[in-house]
Amino acid sequence: MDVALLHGLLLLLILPVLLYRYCATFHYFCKVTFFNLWVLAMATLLSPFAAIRGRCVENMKLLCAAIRPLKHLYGIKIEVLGAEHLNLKEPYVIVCNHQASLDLMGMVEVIPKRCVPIAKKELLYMGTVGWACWLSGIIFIDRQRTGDAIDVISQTAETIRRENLRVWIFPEGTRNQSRSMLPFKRGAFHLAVQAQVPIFPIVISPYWDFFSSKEKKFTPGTFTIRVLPRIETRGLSPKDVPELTETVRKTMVDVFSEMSSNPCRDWPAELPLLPSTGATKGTDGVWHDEDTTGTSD
Ligand SMILES: CCCCCCCCCCCCCCCCC(=O)SCCNC(=O)CCNC(=O)[C@H](O)C(C)(C)COP(=O)(O)OP(=O)(O)OC[C@H]1O[C@@H](n2cnc3c(N)ncnc32)[C@H](O)[C@@H]1OP(=O)(O)O
Ligand SMILES: CCCCCCCC/C=C\CCCCCCCC(=O)OC[C@@H](O)COP(=O)(O)O
Repeated sequence: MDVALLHGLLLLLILPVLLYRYCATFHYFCKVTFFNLWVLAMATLLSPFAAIRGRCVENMKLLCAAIRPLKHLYGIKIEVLGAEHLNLKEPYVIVCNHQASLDLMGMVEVIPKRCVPIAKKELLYMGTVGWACWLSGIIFIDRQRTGDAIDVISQTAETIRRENLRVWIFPEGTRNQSRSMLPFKRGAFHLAVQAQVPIFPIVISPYWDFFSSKEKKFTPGTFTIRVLPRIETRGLSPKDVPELTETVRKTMVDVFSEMSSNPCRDWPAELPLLPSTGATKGTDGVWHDEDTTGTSD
């Protein structure tokens, strides 16, 4: 009887280890659960320290420091190209493709100082995670209430100029692991045009090799983050937003496709795909170079 009990106990201990080792689905759920527990634990541990400062963008440093170790724990290598483009003192808007929650790991590698993400308001209700996000100055929008979301974005246009902030937006508006990008929401582009600040597109290469929530795959791997040259919005008005949105999306989709088909990451240093740095749209509807020196970068 005792031996049977011991065998049962042993099996109970060994079973999760064996499942983790040999069952990809179990392995996937363990890793995703660990990710969420890590975020929750960090938010719980660090929020009191962030609370001392109160709600402020400086707390983003704490948030980033809390997320950074995750890549080591998961054996994920992240390569960043073009980060120097973000060395601009003025405010700007970053737009980035959104594949999964793992994007957080990439975001914290490149996010500049004084930059806050725009997030869905549901995050606010995730206990200490919501508290940590609020304390870090993250801007929340209600995606179901377009009018309210537009109001928040309009206020943000004033805030980023007044407080010299940068904003990080996932213009697809939701996570997407398809072979391309979803149509872009226009909020990020209205924001940049309203504030008359540049846009920096950031493309994260596909995770297909090592992560897929559909296939329940989560192994060690490598991904690349490419920061593209800035796109000027000076002189643009709200009527230019649809075209600006499409131009930026097409550029990002092209870079994403190139990254997908070139896994050895053998890309040229500069990509001539964008309306070039400092480009503005002329009355003829064509993008023209305004300042080709790019010295302010
Ligand atoms: C301290 C330690 C901490 C440790 C813990 C760590 C915690 C870690 C957590 C980190 C959190 C990271 C955060 C990441 C979160 C990521 C997300 O949540 S992604 C989801 C949220 N993001 C978005 O939704 C993207 C922004 N959304 C939009 O831009 C949308 O446009 C919209 C404003 C929500 C409206 O949506 P919708 O109606 O579906 O879309 P459109 O077609 O774009 O717009 C309709 C219409 O409205 C016009 N319009 C849009 N915006 C504006 C505007 N600002 N001003 C004026 N008009 C606007 C648009 O042009 C359309 O009109 P048109 O006539 O058709 O052109
Ligand atoms: C009192 C309640 C307590 C609840 C505790 C919940 C704990 C949850 C713990 C960790 C959550 C980690 C969240 C990381 C968020 C990463 C950002 C992200 O990827 O958001 C998704 C959003 O862009 C788009 O959402 P959808 O794809 O539209 O969906």
